[in-house]
Amino acid sequence: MDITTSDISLILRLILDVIVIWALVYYALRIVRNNTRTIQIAKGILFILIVQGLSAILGLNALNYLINIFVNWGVVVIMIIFQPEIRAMLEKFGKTSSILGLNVSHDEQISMIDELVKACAQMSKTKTGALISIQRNTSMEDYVHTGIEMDSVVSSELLGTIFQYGTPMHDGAVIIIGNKIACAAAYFPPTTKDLPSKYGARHRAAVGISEITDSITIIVSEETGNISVAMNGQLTQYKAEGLHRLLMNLLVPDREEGATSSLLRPVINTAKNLGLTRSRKPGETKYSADERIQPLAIVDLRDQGVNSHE
Ligand SMILES: Nc1ncnc2c1ncn2[C@@H]1O[C@H](COP(=O)(O)OP(=O)(O)OP(=O)(O)O)[C@@H](O)[C@H]1O
Repeated sequence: MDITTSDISLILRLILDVIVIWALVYYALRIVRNNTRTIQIAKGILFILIVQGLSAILGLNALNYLINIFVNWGVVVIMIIFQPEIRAMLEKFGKTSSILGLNVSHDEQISMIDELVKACAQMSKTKTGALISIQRNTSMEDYVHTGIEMDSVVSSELLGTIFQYGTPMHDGAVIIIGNKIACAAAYFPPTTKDLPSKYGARHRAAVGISEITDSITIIVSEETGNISVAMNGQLTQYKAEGLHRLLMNLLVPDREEGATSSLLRPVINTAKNLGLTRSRKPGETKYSADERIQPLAIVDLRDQGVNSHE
């Protein structure tokens, strides 16, 4: 059987089609998974689709008619409900350099982590209250605008100065984007969760922002000097070394991964899950998400989502 150029072009277009759909579904699922609000909405949509299917199968015409109207308008409703997420995604696509992961080099990212952890360790010793959020995939531009905008490379001295008690910018949060402080004195919407009473407004704000974005938010308690991290609505305590390992794990990709465009990331991640990437040489170590952060002890109310790690 002869394979013509038009056959090859058809196959290539089919593969491209599948990759694009794959990437869209992957990013949609990531948005849903990272946000408790979107999980609820996704469950609601799934329920409506199931009811639509059942009403069609069982011949419940009136119900089917109503649900069809609802589903047809659903696209508009989803656009309105997910407006912040859609905007964040489009903003991200607009910033080509951030898609390619070229805006911050591997070394700059490590230096940012070193400086940040040094500042947190110092502020923990002096019991200086601090709230610092690191942007990841969800844009935090809206929150940057609530504070005093800056554009300064992260340094322990600068962070220490910002949070020094009594200075005009010490109230509120610092937002880090890439290796730069994007703003100080930002306001975060506090969580509505029932946190233990020993956690005040700073911790509430940290948990709040971690519920609506995929950011990593570090809190240094003014009262105890404890360092905690809020992620995905969970609060976990760390020592400085544990914080360093966590940030390295989450923010510094392997050199080979860092060089890969995030557009191909869904394909590569799926290939990895299917075991299609090269097998590791004997003796070669590779840390998975939490292997390097060994739990020290669970010290607080589990059902409130407060853990303690080294
Ligand atoms: N919504 C918010 N967004 C950003 N920062 C906030 C917010 N709410 C409070 N803060 C910061 O937290 C400070 C007050 O912290 P508070 O003592 O109430 O919290 P806490 O969780 O008990 O922390 P600590 O252990 O440091 O006392 C404020 O001065 C302000 O800097």
